Order: sequence, then structure tokens, then C-alpha cells
Amino acid sequence: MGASLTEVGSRLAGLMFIWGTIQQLFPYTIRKRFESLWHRVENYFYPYVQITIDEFTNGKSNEIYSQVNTYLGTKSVNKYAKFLKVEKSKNSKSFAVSLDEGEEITDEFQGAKLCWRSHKETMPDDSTGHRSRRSNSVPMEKKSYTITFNQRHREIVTGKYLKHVMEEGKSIQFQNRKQKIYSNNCSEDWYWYGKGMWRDINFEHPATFDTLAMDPKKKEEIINDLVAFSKGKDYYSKVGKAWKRGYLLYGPPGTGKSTMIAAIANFLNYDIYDLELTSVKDNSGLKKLLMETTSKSIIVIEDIDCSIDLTGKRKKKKKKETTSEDQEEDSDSSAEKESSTENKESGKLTLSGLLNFIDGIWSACGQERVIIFTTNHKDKLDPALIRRGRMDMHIEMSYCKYEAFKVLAKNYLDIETHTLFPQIQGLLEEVNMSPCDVAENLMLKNTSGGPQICLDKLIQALKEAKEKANKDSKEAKEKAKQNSKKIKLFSTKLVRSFGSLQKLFK
Ligand SMILES: Nc1ncnc2c1ncn2[C@@H]1O[C@H](COP(=O)(O)OP(=O)(O)OP(=O)(O)O)[C@@H](O)[C@H]1O
Ligand SMILES: [Mg+2]
Repeated sequence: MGASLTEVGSRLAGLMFIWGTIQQLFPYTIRKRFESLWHRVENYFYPYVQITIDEFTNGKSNEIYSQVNTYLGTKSVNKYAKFLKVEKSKNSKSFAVSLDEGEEITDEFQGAKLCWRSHKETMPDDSTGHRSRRSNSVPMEKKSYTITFNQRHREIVTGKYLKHVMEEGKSIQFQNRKQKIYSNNCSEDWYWYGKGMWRDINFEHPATFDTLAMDPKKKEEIINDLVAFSKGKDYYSKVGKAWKRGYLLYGPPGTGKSTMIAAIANFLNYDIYDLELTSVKDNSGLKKLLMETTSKSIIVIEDIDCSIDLTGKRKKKKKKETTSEDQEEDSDSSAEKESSTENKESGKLTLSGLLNFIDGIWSACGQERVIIFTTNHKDKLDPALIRRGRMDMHIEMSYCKYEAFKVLAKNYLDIETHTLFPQIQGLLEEVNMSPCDVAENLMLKNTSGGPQICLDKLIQALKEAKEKANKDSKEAKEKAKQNSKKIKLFSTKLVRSFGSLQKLFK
């Protein structure tokens, strides 16, 4: 296509000269006829349309250019283009390939053949106002891509193909970017790259669903739910729901709630916003934080029962400092009753503010978002906070059972079976031990020892835990017995004194 263009150009110049003469010599109606004839002749000799995509438009970087650049980079690898460039930016996981200047590549879409060409012009010194601000050794460059195609494919290209290129480019860029974890709770001297209310750092947690120890059926259910969610754009818009999903992870400490969040983030390739509610001043602060989050992200509130007082008052920062008073208040609270009074309270973070954050009208300001709460005490949470629709899936992270142990044994010791497994299975049915504690025993600290040493260590720990549990339950029974004796003694004394009182008054 490229070689014939010069030849066609000289023919066109001749025809333009003829057209100029016609315009001067003939009246309007005749000129109109010539005009339509001219277009036919033009289309006969050169039936192509060309679109230019500049790197910058009106001084601002052109988003389409970068998406086209990424799209063509992946195409060029398959299409055997000869002159390529490789770049790696700070925020991407791997390098990106792109076409070198002057290189051409062809593409096909729904029967249309398209020719892409990369261009670079070095701008003269006085051509731009920005020139003076730049170092003299770095000349200003104008980069662009052109796409040339037969005009009969104009509709396909402008209507569908360019959209396809942009979406593909965007998706490749998204997959290739480094995941981030954002926090709203950082000291002033914390090292950070971002601006605004969130501070970010690269997220590089190795947890995946393969390394997560839990019941395989439950795991599969969660994975299926996540897949359905991530592919659910059309479904959510069809049913008129904001494209978001809430997960409540609950269970004792060390059962893998935080690990599950990391596994979900890695599975979906989403960024994480770790929201520390104790650092949020009031409801409007919460709204501002929400507005600064991006789509395709997970908003996490860990230990939700310790973060905000359900009566609307703020709790103390340290999570373990819940007093008995707090607990009483919690159990009495009801979100529906509160919301009316809380809304009147200004300058505070309230439960109704949090409910609005999750599924109020503002929560739809970004798409494809997952919200995750974690708690050790599901029963302490207000039902309004975790009702379906807000927290769509309630996932219990439980003590380590045999199936979960097998995952840990494979991850930590690289074994799928062992003669000690049946004994461990029996013990795990009797003893409550968190995956965290099981994993600690499986750590190969002395590599020469092999799996046997770790499994023996685990059996020993399980036996000790069993003994302790038996002892504790015996002590508890003994205490209960003594208490009931005391109560009996007290009640007989009470009956006796009541009897003697009755006699006295007779
Ligand atoms: N289900 C699990 N699968 C794999 N590893 C686990 C699992 N549960 C715990 N672990 C291991 O134990 C460590 C602690 O787990 P994690 O922080 O996820 O527990 P948690 O439930 O969030 O605890 P807490 O309630 O105290 O926040 C993790 O670093 C991980 O290595
Ligand atoms: Mg945790």
C-alpha cells in the first residue's frame, strides 16, 4: 500500500490543477456536476481514508494515542514487524513493545484491512511555546499514528474498530500495571507517591486462591462468584444495579481473612483501598475518600466491629479496647432508629454515613467495585450493615480442617500424602487450631529435617492444644458445678429466711 502512494500523489496533483481551472471557468451548477464527477475520479484513483492520532492534542496527552500504542505493540509481536521499541515504565509490571518510527503494520477487523504507520517529527526551535522551557539538548518531538483503510470500511472503522482498539489497549495496560494498595491512615513522614486523600504503595502480596487453605467447595463458590461479578457489566446494567459486590469475611483470628483479601485482589487484578475508619473525621470526609477511589478496586474495612461505634459515637483507636459499656451499647443499637438522629449530628462519622458510603447514591460514582468487611465477631455487627445487598456474600473463615491442612502441607512441605496424615486428620476433627498456627508448625526452619519433623511438630502441638482444651473444659465444668452449688445454697438460705420472716409477721 505504501509504495503506490507517491505515484498516486503525482496523479492527484495533476487532477487538482485541472479542478482548479474548472472552478475558475464554469458557473456554479456545472461546477457541482464536475464536483461529483471529481469525487468519483478521486475515489477511483485513491479510495483510501486516513485518520491521524496525535500523541498530544491541545497541549494535553491524548489517551487514544497511548491505547493505540499498547494495542499495536502486542499486534506487532505477532505480525513480525521488523523495527520495534521496548520501554518499561515505573508503574508497569513488564516491558511494553511498540512500533519504531516509520514502521508499518497491517491489521484486520470484520473483513476490513487496515494499515497502521508510526510517525515522528522533530519540531523546529520556534514551533512551540514550550521549547524554551526544555533543555536545549532535547528536541521537541511530535509523535503520531496514522491508520489507512478503504473508504468502504469507514463505518466499521469509526463505529467499531477504533472502539475495539481502545478497549483492547486499555485492558492490556490494566493487566500490565503494578497493583497498588492505598491507605488513608499514614503518618506525615510515610513514603508515598500519590496525591490527595489516599497514599499508595505497590501491592505485591503472594497470596492466591491456590495457596489459600479452606474448604475446596467454598473456595470454588467464591471464585465463581468473583468471575460472575467481573464479567457482569451487562447483567448489572440490565437489572439496574450499581456494579459492585460486598463480601463479609468473619471468623476467629488467624483464619485467613486478610489473606483472602490479598487472594481476591490478585485474582481480579484490582487495587486495594484499605479504609481505616478511625482516621476519618466525619461523613463528608468519608464521601470525599469514596470519590477519590477508582473503578476496578476493592475497598476494605478490616475489623469493622472495632472501627466505628454503632451508636454513632466514635470508638477508641485501639481495636482491642472495647469496654463492656461499648458492648452493651452495641447490642442495643439499631441502624434504622439511628439514621434519623445521626443524620442530624454534624461533624461525625456515623453508621448511616457508612451505609450511604456502601450503597447510597454516591457509591455508584465508580464501577466494578468490591467492598470487603472483616470481623472476628459477626454477631456484634448491626444487621443493617451486613444485610444482603450491602454484604452480598457472608464467608466464614473457620479453624483448620483436614482439606485446608492438605493445601497447607502442599504449599509448605510440597507433599500431598504422608503416613502421618490420618493421625493429623483425627486430631483436627477434635481440636480447633487456626490455619495460621498450623502453618507456623509446617514452616521448614531446618531444611535438612524434611516434612516428617514438621508433621511431628504439628501433631505435638495438636495434642497439647487438645489437652489444654480438655483441661479448660473440665475447669469450666467444675466452675459451673461450684456456681450451681452456691446458687442452691443461697436459694435454700433465702427460702429459710423468708419462712422465718413469715412466722415473725404472723
Ligand atoms: N486460610 C489460610 N490459608 C493460608 N494461609 C493462612 C490461612 N489463614 C492464615 N494463614 C496464614 O496465617 C497468617 C495470618 O493470617 P491472616 O492475617 O490472613 O488472618 P486473619 O483472619 O486476617 O486474622 P485477624 O482476625 O487477626 O486479622 C497469614 O500470613 C497466612 O500466612
Ligand atoms: Mg486480618
